[in-house]
Amino acid sequence: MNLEAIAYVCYGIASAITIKLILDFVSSLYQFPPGPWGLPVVGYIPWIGKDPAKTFIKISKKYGNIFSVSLGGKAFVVLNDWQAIKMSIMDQPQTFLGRITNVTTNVATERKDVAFSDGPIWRVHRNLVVQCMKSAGIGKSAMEINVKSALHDLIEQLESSNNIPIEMSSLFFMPLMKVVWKLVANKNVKDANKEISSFNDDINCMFQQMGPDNLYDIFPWLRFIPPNDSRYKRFVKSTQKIKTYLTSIIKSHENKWIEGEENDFIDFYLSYMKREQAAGNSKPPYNSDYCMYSAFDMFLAAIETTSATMLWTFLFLLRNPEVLKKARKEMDSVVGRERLPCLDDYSRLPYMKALIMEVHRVATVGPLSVPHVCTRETRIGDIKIPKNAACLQNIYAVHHDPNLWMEPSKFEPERFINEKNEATWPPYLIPFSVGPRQCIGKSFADMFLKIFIAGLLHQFNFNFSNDHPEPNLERANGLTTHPYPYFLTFAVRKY
Ligand code: HEM
Repeated sequence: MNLEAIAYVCYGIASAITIKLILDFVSSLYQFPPGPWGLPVVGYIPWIGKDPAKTFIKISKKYGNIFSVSLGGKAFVVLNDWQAIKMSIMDQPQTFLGRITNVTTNVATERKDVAFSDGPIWRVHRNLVVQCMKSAGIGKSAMEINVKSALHDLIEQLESSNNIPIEMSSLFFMPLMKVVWKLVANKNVKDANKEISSFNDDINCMFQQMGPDNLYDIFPWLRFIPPNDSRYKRFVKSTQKIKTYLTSIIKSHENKWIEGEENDFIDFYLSYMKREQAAGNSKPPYNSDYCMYSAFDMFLAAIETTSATMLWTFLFLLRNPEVLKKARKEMDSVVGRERLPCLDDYSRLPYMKALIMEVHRVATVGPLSVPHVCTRETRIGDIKIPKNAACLQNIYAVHHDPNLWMEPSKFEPERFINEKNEATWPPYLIPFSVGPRQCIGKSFADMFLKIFIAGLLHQFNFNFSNDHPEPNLERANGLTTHPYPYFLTFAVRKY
């Protein structure tokens, strides 16, 4: 083919894509709830800003709390307040169960995990994974022992830091990895391949890539554009690295597996799998690929979210010294100075409990949750939602809604304490989302946060480093939201 012919073909393809995008855009205007106009092809992307959840709050002032917004050629319905979320995801639990298919979720998990699959496979798979997590010890005293052991290691590390400023963003990676790895593969991180410590960068890379405004999902052809170290290519490399490692671990578990001697998540998964296979069912999710992707979910979902919550906690405490003082006073009077706090203490630590709830509320590390797809045409109140519409829950908006919270921008754990001095969790505090697809790692995160926050407050005074700029509370967004990197110094508490 000569150059002219190639140019015509390219021109034809580009025109066809543009026309399709314009038609999708126009048809979405009629089927979806009203929302702001965007441009053809790119939609509202030029105005989405660095913090889409906050932009959506502004849009809701004009269009109400259920509106749509086009990101690239795809329209999303935004559920911007508690009523909208309740009337959809909670009150119509069978309707909003789908997940979107896009480039990054396909590359990451091929939709063979729990978080990004849907339909009957998701249902069976989610039950299986929850069962395996419970059997492997999630929420049980064995896990508390593992969390405490990871805390001890971190305390030792900080004790020897001699007031040298510590860059916080990777501080909780290893402790979390130790707990996850023990649960998933019954391995101590020290014994594991060094490769594991490099997973931090890979997990970060994946999360930054997976926000709703990710350009590779909006314009999939971008992934074919050089350079070789484009964000997309780094994303593929990172996912591949973790998957290859997990596949080898599962293989070695399979080789050693003995019925009745299950020690970890992978063992329990293999046992279920082998039982089903023996009964003639080798369909998904009963094969080792699905086992690998469930383990992959735990790496992906547990570490970044829980670490971000820890990072916000320290930032909020330093910005609100009166809260830190109250929390310490309560802890010292209940626990004393002779031993570390434990999970049981929390029945007498209402302020500490409320403090963690307030971190979940103000930080909201999963501000737009994971998109849900509506599996049939429906209504939320009198607003029509078309079949296959992707819906974003604006959890950040719920957590900062002045109709639900007095002075929402204030960091004030007292708002959760009732007249009997008990910490109470209101139904519209939803950091883990709600409904049948809500987070399956809540009790893991809860245990880790309680033990680590209490333990570190109990053992250390900490402060911003004089040698580095003081951080502000600006939010860095991907699929999760975390603070920008900051440095702290730690000194052992003497009193
Ligand atoms: C502070 C920590 C965490 C937060 C704030 C959080 C938040 C969330 C949110 C908002 C969702 C989306 C739910 C939805 O689609 O409606 C989710 C899903 C999920 N989370 Fe978490 N999460 C945390 C920790 C964890 C941990 C520790 C694990 C695993 C051990 C985990 C595993 C998952 C999985 C597998 C899903 C997908 C559930 C499904 O699609 O059925 N998460 N999480």
